[in-house]
Amino acid sequence: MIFRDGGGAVSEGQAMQTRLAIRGVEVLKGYLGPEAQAAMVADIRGVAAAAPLFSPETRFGKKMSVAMTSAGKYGWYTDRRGYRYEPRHPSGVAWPPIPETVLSVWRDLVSAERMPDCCLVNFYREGAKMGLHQDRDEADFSWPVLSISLGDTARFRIGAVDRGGSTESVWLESGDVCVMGGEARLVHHGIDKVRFGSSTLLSDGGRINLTLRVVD
Ligand SMILES: O=C(O)CCC(=O)C(=O)O
Ligand SMILES: [Fe+2]
Repeated sequence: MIFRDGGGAVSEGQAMQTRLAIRGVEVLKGYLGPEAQAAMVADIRGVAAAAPLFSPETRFGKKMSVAMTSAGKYGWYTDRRGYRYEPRHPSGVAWPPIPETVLSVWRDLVSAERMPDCCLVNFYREGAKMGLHQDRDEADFSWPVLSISLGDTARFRIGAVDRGGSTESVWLESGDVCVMGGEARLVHHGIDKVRFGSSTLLSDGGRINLTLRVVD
């Protein structure tokens, strides 16, 4: 594990890092430095070229404001039939493999033996957001969910495992990584808003979130 608490000396090429815990969700601020972020974006552009972004409908028939695609054995998908994992992109092609730059974050923070089955790619254009929800379409909640933020800053809201009640929020910036595991594996969470144009990582603005999960 290469994460280090903030304030200490960091070697060349590594970003300054701070660690927060909010409702059991670990937030590793500045985990990825600018070069690592740029390399990951290039890899994600490759994923989106092979498996184009689409905006699915929720099970209630409402089109999501976030555009998405996936890499890995499965892709996350939703339509009126409900939330689920699919072995193929809606066009029929297999999902491309999860890029090595992304897997290496999982290896360093979660496991070197068991790789994630899905890397969901969420793309937030201007005005896109994601309502409070739980990640619960997976078979084994003992594996954490790891999420990587790239591009524009977003307000991440975190509630409790049960519905309702108070929430807290944290601003996620480009290069931040969140780990939702243990007691926090099933907390409600969502993206309230994105400060469009706050980062220069993506030339046309927007935010990419990568969510890595073990599915089977
Ligand atoms: O965009 C984010 O940071 C959160 C994404 C998320 O919660 C999800 O895809 O399940
Ligand atoms: Fe989620």
